[in-house]
Amino acid sequence: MARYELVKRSVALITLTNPPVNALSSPVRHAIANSMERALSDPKVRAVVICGENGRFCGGADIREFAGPLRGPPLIPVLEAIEAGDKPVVAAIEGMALGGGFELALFCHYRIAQSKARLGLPEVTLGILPAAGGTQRLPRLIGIPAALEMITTGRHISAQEALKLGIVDQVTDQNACETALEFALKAVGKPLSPRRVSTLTTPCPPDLDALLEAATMQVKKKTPGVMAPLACIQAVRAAATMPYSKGMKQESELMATLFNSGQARALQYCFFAQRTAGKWTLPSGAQWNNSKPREIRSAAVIGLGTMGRGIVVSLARVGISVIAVESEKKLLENGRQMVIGMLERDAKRRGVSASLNLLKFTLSLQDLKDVDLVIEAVFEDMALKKRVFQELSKVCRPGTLLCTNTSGLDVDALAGVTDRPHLVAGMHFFSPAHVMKLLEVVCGPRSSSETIATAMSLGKKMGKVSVAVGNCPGFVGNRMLKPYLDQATFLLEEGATPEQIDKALEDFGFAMGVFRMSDLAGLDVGWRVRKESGLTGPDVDPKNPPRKRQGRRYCPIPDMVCEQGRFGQKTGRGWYKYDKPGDTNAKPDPLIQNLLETYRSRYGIQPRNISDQEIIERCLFVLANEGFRILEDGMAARPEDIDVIYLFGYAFPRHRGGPMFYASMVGLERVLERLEHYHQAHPDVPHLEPITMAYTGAQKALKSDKLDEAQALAKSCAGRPDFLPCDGLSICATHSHGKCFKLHWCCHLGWCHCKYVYQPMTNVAQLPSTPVPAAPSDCTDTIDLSISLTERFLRISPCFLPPPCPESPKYCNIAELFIDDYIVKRINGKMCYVQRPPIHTEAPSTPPQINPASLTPQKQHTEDKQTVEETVKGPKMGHCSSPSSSEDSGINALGGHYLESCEEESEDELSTDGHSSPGSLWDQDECTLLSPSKSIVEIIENIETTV
Ligand SMILES: CCCCCCC[C@H](O)CC(=O)SCCNC(=O)CCNC(=O)[C@H](O)C(C)(C)COP(=O)([O-])OP(=O)([O-])OC[C@H]1O[C@@H](n2cnc3c(N)ncnc32)[C@H](O)[C@@H]1OP(=O)([O-])[O-]
Repeated sequence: MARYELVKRSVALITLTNPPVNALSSPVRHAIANSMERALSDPKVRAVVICGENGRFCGGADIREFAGPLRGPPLIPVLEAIEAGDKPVVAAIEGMALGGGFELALFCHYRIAQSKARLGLPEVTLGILPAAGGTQRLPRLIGIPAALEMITTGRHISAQEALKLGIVDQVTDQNACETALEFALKAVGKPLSPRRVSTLTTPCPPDLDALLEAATMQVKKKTPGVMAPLACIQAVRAAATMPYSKGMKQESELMATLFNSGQARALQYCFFAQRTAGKWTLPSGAQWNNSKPREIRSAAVIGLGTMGRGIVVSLARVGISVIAVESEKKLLENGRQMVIGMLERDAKRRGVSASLNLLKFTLSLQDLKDVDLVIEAVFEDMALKKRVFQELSKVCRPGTLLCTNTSGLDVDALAGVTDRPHLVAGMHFFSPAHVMKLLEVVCGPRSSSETIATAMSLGKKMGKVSVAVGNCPGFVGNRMLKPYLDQATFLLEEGATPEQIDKALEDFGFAMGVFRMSDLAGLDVGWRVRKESGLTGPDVDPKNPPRKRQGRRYCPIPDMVCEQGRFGQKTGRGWYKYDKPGDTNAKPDPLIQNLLETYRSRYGIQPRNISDQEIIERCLFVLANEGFRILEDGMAARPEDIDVIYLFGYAFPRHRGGPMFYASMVGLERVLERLEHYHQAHPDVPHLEPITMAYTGAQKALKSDKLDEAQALAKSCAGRPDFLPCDGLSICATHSHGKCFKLHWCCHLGWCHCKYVYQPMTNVAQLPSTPVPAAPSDCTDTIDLSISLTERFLRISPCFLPPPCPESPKYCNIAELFIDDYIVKRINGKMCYVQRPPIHTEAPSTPPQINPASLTPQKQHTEDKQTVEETVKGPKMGHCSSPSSSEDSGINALGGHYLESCEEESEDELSTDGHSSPGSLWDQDECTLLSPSKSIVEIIENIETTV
């Protein structure tokens, strides 16, 4: 995992060897530690160079390791040994130094970068922060503003920018390793102290508070509801205001909070899902690694509308020559000018020259006879598309691939009119095609594996995230969109307003709610499609009952809006009103309110109050439900593919992971139960009928099934005498911010259901402690805590306070927030472990077993030096006898106490059998008892604005 060589007789060369990106996995950390020890102890070695094999320095911590228990040496002590050594260590950066890889370089005394290298701290995109000192070292090296920008955005910078900022000492066009070896020899004998970043003082701007406040506002606006960038700002503040060691502690605590959050899980899932999507597979068994793509040098695009123009630009800017075809001279000229303008602007932005020489514009399909691939992007009309494909079949040479950009028509029907159905596939771009990253590659039943491989590889070349999907109406993305949009309009009928629905979705994390988004996209397109399919307009059968089509519920409100000429932003009126056509500032429109009221009274609909929870559940569960149908129909290979489509094509909030991941986090059982509930209330909406796969098959299909595992275990534990119901107190990131509480079985397994998401919880043993109040003299091991536990959790960001002295009481009752039979145990010097004693017992007669060693001062000392990984994973608790403590289960299972928001429904969601635990206190809804006090709420609000 790392090679050690002595070169030039006096330089130790340590090469990381962990393909493909030399991630800092456990064996790599081991190897670095051993190699450094060897280098530092060998008198022949005068300097050290660290580089990465295959021209890649290091891609950071091994993200796959985050899912399991920590193995191998923690990273920070390994890196600290590099900085502390008395021989100069030079990082030779080729390819990339990202995340932990960049942090490794920051622990070296010098950094040399190859001119093509990229550097950055992308942790924030994974829902965490640079926790191997990155938040403390980078500000010391380059100052707060630049560090803040890099850390909160995760942006990769070039070697040249790194040099300008003072991150690297030299940039070379030659081999970085060779240059670093020379550099290292010259560094021998020079003082190392000034090169140790930890000893530097952070240059602190006078307006620090204003700067951080502005950064906070900016990230809140850009990524509302996302925790990691806010935590990054807090960590950077620590770099400016605290000594290095305290700042490192702060970084570690913030990491501990983020690390176990649902957001981090979701974002890390997105990282891998995106890569999994490229590994396509067809029902025939053909797949990405056994099918060879053709090389595409030339292409043609038919139709220069918005989509066609974007596709031309996407092809030309990656060096593919393109023939663009239109049917009329005026349209062709118009399209030509627009494409050239787009390419020129794009080239300017990227600092390259526009590849205009690759373009040809024509009115004749005859010019396409020699191209490698054609993408048809004409009007969404099957008859027209068929004519184009028939013509292409005659004109193009036999091997030319024929692709369609249809957004939902039958690709096989088009293949059927050609002489080469095996060479026909869908390439469904999203608008604007040169900007949007998603490409659905539609595999018809007759598409060959070579055709799919070629379309997928072309997508990748164009910088798209390509997902292979089956051939069904709407494919995957648009097929799922219909039930989602339907639910939104049904909710309007029932009493909601566009503003309310949009707000609920935006609070969930969507950048725009469904109605604002529709106004942006234009309402007329959907109206035309509905008219063409006979759902509205003169072709509707007059015998049709109102608000029904083909026996199903139909909401005509969108048609009524369009009938008034309200097509969205472009007409200055849609679901909202705008100051003028083209304006983007949506304002609620009383006319829409009137329209809704008139509509409801015409149909005798009694409007009701609709909760945000119902909006989220109906809109999003129905989305996932359709996703499961798609999986069952074989139109998508994996839930990850569906999620990637929604993340990149429909702006599903990334920190929620995508509709399928989100459903798995909520709990498929819960999703099923809610869908059943809504379907019973609306039996004429077939999309609400839960697909049984959502309950059974999905567990097979979803990789992220820990929750189901947790639920299953929780259920099996209920009532078992050997299961300690509350074997520890865990708390999730949301609840660490307060709200109010309800108990659930899932908490025993380290999962919390809150804000509609199951999140792994941080064991309180990993949370900061407050000092233990002095023990009353008449009580040896039990005291009342005067401070509420929740309040302590809310203070999650300050540093750990020093552990209490060993004489402090081991147990205490918490007076304020919790009902009186909770016990706080002291573990490793922290008052943090809660156990519920038997009913009517004030304190456990037999104290739970605590590893005595954990209470010794020595142990506390070691704890003091706890590394971030230890903090994150938490101490091992030998006493946890519940099945949940098994690491084999892969569950974050240090036991737990479940806390849930009062706003949510009170029934026990996890106990479908109706009894969560026999004689248990756990099935009570204790919201009233446990509602936070006003002062706590104030703290919550305070924290929510600062963390
Ligand atoms: C426990 C507490 C820890 C505390 C210490 C914290 C330390 C630190 O602050 C945290 C981190 O570093 S967080 C990390 C911060 N670092 C980042 O966020 C960087 C993440 N990585 C990237 O951005 C891109 O992969 C690169 C730009 C590195 C290469 O792009 P490219 O050339 O287009 O290649 P590609 O197609 O993208 O990947 C190829 C294969 O490599 C795989 N893989 C990649 N990185 C991995 C990793 N770190 N790990 C594992 N695997 C990783 C990838 O899945 C794929 O696998 P597959 O099985 O073949 O599918």
